[in-house]
Amino acid sequence: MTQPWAAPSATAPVRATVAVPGSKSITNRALLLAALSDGGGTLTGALRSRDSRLMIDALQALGVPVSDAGDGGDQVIVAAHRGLRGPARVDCGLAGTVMRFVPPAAAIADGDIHFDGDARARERPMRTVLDALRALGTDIDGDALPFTLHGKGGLPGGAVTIDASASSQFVSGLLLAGARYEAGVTVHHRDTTAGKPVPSLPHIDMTVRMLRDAGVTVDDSEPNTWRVEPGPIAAREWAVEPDLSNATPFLAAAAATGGSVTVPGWPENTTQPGDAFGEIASRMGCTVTRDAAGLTVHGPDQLQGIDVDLRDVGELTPTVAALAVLAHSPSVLRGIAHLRGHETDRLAALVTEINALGGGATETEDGLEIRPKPLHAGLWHAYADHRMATAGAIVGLAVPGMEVDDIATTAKTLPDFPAMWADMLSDER
Ligand SMILES: O=C(O)C1=C[C@@H](OP(=O)(O)O)[C@@H](O)[C@H](O)C1
Ligand SMILES: C=C(OP(=O)(O)O)C(=O)O
Repeated sequence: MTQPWAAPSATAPVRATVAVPGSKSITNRALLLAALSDGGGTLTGALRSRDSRLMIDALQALGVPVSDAGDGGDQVIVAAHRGLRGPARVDCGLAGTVMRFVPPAAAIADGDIHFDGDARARERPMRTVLDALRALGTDIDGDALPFTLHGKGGLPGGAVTIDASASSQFVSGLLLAGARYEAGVTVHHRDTTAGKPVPSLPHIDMTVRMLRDAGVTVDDSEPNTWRVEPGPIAAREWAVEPDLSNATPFLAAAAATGGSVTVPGWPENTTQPGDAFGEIASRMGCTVTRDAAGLTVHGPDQLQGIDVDLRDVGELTPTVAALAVLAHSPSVLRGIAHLRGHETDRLAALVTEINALGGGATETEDGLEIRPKPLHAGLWHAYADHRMATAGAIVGLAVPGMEVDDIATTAKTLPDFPAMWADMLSDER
């Protein structure tokens, strides 16, 4: 067990410009689409983190040549190859994008492909994807990690109806590989009970947009139904946007301290859910501006609470909850029951950690209620969850003496987080 990390408190309003690395979601989709394209592909601005490494390792295990020149904006190159092949072993770590996106692709390989991951990954919902792949013609032993897929070198594909209310990644994974199935794929979400829609819809829009960018025909004109036509996936260059969800802890530092933080390279038109943070921050009393320098959040003297539905942007919940803890009026975060299946049960984890510091958090059926209360120092647990760790860092800005037990878990998507946080706090801008 490593030493707890002393979360720095802010002695003055934070003023900084913070450039964040590439998007996890775009990087791992681009890697997979390049692997599914016989001609390969090139990524610029790709994220280098545990999750992207796991995706590269998975593709290499399936016979896809991937080379990474290293950090510093160099390219990641997926070379032309003759298709995916087994036998192979794939470590999914704790990456939803690996455990939900690679099996639908591996289904066109031949040979046995064994999947496993971290202890918590074995508890994350998988059955929907595996049942869908069975319905489309794959043989799989198991209903969760670990499982073995018996590849037959191709898949009939066709139409499948699933309940995707636990994760949008169930839909995205099938769509990303669907063009390589003989009949393509049609995925229909069955709204089993009223009020159980698909969460994180912008992430499905990201999938659809990237498939179209690769020349694949996708019909998403009907709600809850997505149709991918069979056909080739074009080899192309992918320019990866900065990770806007990972930008939010830094922007939140401005919101929490009455400071001002700019994230450069904020895309004008994006499917990333992090784009919604600007509106959330302004509803909490911040002033948000966008110009050639990027997106800037200016924090208010007093942060206000917020009543907000985060179903589409669940990834932002730990950041928004951390700000709600520091606000002067109560907050209600709704539409996020599916967060119980994320890296940890994020609703339970947030309530436990906030209340352990003296805060006033309650779990509801589909989210959290957070009331302002004076906080005291303590040890914030990250539960192997990168966003729980960064939420602890945000709260720590306002609570001198606070510690985070495992800041290294931010390596899942942002390996340099502790140094970036320290740099932000020492920025003289
Ligand atoms: O497709 C993606 O890249 C993601 C989809 C979302 O998953 P859920 O729909 O399971 O929330 C999001 O929370 C996750 O971080 C990344
Ligand atoms: C839910 C998340 O990750 P994953 O891709 O592992 O599902 C997340 O990053 O907030």
